[in-house]
Amino acid sequence: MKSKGLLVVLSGPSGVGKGTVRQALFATDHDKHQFLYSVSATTRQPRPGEVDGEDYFFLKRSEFEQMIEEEKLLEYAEYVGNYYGTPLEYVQEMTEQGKDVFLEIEVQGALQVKRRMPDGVFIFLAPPNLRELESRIVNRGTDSEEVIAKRMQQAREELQLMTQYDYVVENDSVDKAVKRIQTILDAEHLKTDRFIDNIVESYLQEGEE
Ligand SMILES: Nc1ncnc2c1ncn2[C@@H]1O[C@H](COP(=O)(O)OP(=O)(O)OP(=O)(O)O)[C@@H](O)[C@H]1O
Ligand SMILES: Nc1nc2c(ncn2[C@@H]2O[C@H](COP(=O)(O)O)[C@@H](O)[C@H]2O)c(=O)[nH]1
Repeated sequence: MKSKGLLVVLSGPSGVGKGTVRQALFATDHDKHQFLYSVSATTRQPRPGEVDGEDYFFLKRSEFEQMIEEEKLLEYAEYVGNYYGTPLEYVQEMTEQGKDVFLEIEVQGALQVKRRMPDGVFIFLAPPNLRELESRIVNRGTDSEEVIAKRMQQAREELQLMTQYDYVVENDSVDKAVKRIQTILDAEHLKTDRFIDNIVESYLQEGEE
């Protein structure tokens, strides 16, 4: 049984649509599953329109390395030449308060979290095929040809690790992927202490009536 808030980790190769699916999920689902999004730290340069503290905490390499040194990260990984990591304090505090937290991270980091917090729900978002994955990254228009090639190389390795996740969800369409994730989250919520305590309480009350 789980006593804290639920930790949901959505992972998968760059460009598969994690951010798009997460935003659609949060937009359609906020009354039901009230997830808090954990903002990651990174040493990557901001893309046009990205806001510090909302999309990422944009840090210098030395600042990121200080966070590693001070053990302030739940997980971190070096991905295509930059650091990415999840600030530990936010996840710890929120889940301890019984709140559900949502991480959107790459595969090396997700597997570190799985080792540290095995009660989390680990979902791998998979592309329909590699050609479609590449065309999504290219059409997004945020990365150079060289970076796209590195991300695709990384994707080939990441796809081999999908069996280590609790669930694999294909992102063939955003609506379908959101519905699949909602079904998973509905089922996972039924396993939480919070739900079980409420249901047991209501059975006990019925017995007294
Ligand atoms: N089901 C889908 N069908 C077609 N295009 C999609 C689908 N899902 C996402 N996309 C598009 O693919 C591109 C990449 O999506 P997104 O940025 O959400 O991926 P990501 O996995 O969050 O990437 P990264 O890990 O690099 O941040 C975007 O242009 C998005 O609009
Ligand atoms: N291990 C972690 N990976 C993270 C984190 N935040 C984001 N990411 C992933 O990095 C890649 C590249 O992201 P991009 O914004 O440069 O396209 C992508 O797969 C992200 O999901 C994190 O905290 N830890």
